Amino acid sequence: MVTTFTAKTLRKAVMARTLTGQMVVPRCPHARECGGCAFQDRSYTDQVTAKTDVLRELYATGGIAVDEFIVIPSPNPFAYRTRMDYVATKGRFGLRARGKFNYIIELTTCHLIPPTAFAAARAVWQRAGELGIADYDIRTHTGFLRYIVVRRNAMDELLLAAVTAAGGDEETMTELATTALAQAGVVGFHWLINDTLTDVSFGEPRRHWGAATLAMRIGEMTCFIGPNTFFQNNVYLADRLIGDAVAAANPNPTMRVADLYGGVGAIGLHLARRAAVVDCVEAVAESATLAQHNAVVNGITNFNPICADTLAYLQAQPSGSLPLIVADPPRTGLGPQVCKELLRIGAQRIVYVSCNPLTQVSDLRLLQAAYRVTDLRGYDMFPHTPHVETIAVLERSG
Ligand SMILES: C[S@@+](CC[C@H](N)C(=O)[O-])C[C@H]1O[C@@H](n2cnc3c(N)ncnc32)[C@H](O)[C@@H]1O
Repeated sequence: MVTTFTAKTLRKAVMARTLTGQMVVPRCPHARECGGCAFQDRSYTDQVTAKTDVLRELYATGGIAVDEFIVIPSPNPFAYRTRMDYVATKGRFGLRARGKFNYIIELTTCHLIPPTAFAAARAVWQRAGELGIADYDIRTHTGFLRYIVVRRNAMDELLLAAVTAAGGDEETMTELATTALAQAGVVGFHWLINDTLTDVSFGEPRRHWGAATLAMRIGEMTCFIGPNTFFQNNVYLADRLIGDAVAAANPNPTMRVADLYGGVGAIGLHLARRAAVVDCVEAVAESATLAQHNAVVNGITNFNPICADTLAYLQAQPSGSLPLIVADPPRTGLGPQVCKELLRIGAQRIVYVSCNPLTQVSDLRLLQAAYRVTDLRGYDMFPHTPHVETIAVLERSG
């Protein structure tokens, strides 16, 4: 059976099912128009039930049979994000309007991060205005300040970044940094350049003031992240997700393990505590460098950060050389070529962490040629949105 869902219909199905849930008064005054939250006006329990029902159907119609599928709720559905990206455009600071990509809702508050974190980001944007730093116009591609990015840890320490077009004056940016560093909890401030027409909130580091990185405590480890590096985006559920992935992988001290799409090592460092050696494969140099740093900081010596494309890494591995593989790809999933290499290598167990159930279903269908899915569950890393994180555990059959 082939799943009938597309990205659009899956999103619509989650929305439609959630909207049958019990209505509640949204906490945020912007909730009805802001694209940051899709259904703050429905009870959180009903949001999780809706996601569980739709994902259960997605996997079943995709031919992925599991006895049970549950979604673990976020312990707190508010102020959960470890990263927020606020747009600065045409005198407004906020997030995209629901369904209107080019219109930014001016936010006076945001309940996805703690009030102090939002206040710090907004204060930086306001100060930029006072300093004569022009906002960027996302329609005409003119202006300078594009985004204020907030990275935040469980202790509410903050690493802020201003993403700008090219140019700019170092002295003025230093004044902006002074304001940023004066905000509660701010440990560092980055200036990142994105001079492309692509509207992304990442950029080439130009300079930073204060700390360059933010310490994220995860499980038994401390992982330092930078302004552009990935980190699991729910401060309350990240420990559980990583802990469950490592427990499902269950390495032993004789095993060589691959942690594919490894980021700054959040999963791989935990695996290394229990395995013989872990290859942490990460394409982005900033993340791979921090993974190396994190290994040193945590006293882990059997951990190899490899800055490479996952496919190229796998193509270089002999068949049978990796008994255990953990993979945590971006939304695009593994894809047919990586799945083909995984089938060739033939690990006994694969633990597949996904932020896109749709691509995960396609990949699992390919991997089922030699694997059976023994466990599958969801994690509501993004309350009030249609997104769900999942972990699938695959055992080689035969
Ligand atoms: C969803 S994140 C997972 C990171 C990490 N496992 C964690 O839990 O923090 C995906 C990571 O894969 C990296 N990545 C994306 N495409 C890649 C590729 N083709 N090969 C290797 N790494 C890739 C991204 O830079 C990102 O750090």
